[in-house]
Amino acid sequence: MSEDKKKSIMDYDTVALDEENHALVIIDQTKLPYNTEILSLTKQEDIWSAIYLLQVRGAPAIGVAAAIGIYLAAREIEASDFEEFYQKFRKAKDYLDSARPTAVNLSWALKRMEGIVLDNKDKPVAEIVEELHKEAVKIREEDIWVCKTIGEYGLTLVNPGDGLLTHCNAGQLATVKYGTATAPMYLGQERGYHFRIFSDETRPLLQGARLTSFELKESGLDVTVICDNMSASVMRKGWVNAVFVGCDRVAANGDTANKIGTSMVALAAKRYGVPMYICAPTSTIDLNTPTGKEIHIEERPASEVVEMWYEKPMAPEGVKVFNPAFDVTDHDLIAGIVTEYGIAREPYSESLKEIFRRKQEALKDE
Ligand SMILES: CSC[C@@H](O)[C@@H](O)C(=O)COP(=O)(O)O
Repeated sequence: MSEDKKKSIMDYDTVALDEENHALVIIDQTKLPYNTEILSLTKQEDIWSAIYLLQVRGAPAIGVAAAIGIYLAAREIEASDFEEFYQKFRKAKDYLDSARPTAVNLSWALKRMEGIVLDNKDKPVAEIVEELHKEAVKIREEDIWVCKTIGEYGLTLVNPGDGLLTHCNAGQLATVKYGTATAPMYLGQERGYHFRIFSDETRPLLQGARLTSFELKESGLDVTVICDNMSASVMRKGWVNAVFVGCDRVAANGDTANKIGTSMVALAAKRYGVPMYICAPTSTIDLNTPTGKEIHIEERPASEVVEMWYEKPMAPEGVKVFNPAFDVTDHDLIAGIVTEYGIAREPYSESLKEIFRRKQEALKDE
């Protein structure tokens, strides 16, 4: 890149491993869109806080950060035998796993890393750590293929010139590249589809306004920010042909947890006949959770609703505040769940199992 060309947000890695300095490198997303600050994290407490404070956020990016984080923790473990190593590894894993409860990618990535430890238990600790290194890099690399493939499937659901609506940020900033809900948008742009995108601002943390509209605009897409209470209105006007959103956990029956406000969008979409698609890497589908009722919804501090982003508190001091970070969209409001192994449709209790059968077949052939 020439020195005088300003670096775009899309030129930075959302989440990466700095091999030389043994650090997790992230863009501090709490500072966007005004400041692009890169954080280089080596301590477990800092990695935990980065996930908790949403400096790195979005289900897939959290999973990648956790994989790199636990590899870095394993490097530091001093142990005279496997048992001691494994005990300390488990402690570090449980600690990172406690940073956020809803996005299943966090525990998915940590469990996958634990599997590597157990599969290599007969090797010396240094070799187990090297296997963890390789797996963390693999999880990160896989995410690029997964998102691109979701984009390809997603693109089959829309037409050039369509109006698309999205909620929160399921973009490149939530993954390694392409995003999930934004992947069809980016691939469509490469192929001249000229989509018109509506990005819900997504209160209270404004991921849609601060992050989605930022990355789409920087990439040259036609994007319009709307307040969360405007999505029904733009649908009613006929400006939206499809809704694409990401997710934090899909239950076995298709009920889907995503950013608070998603279920409201789904209800409006159903009313106005707009298909709503959930873009879900299989790492976000949790067949061990039967329905949305069993999904643990994270509650966050009141200050995020009444203070953050405002010069003065915007509600009376001491007023009660309810701040769930996610909600559950009932499966019957969802037109399809777009994964890297195809598009699942109702009945999801069957079609999601079929997606995992395809995944197993594909992994066997590798
Ligand atoms: C591809 S990201 C999918 C979801 O994680 C995303 O839609 C979302 O809800 C993110 O919530 P956040 O609280 O910003 O981590």
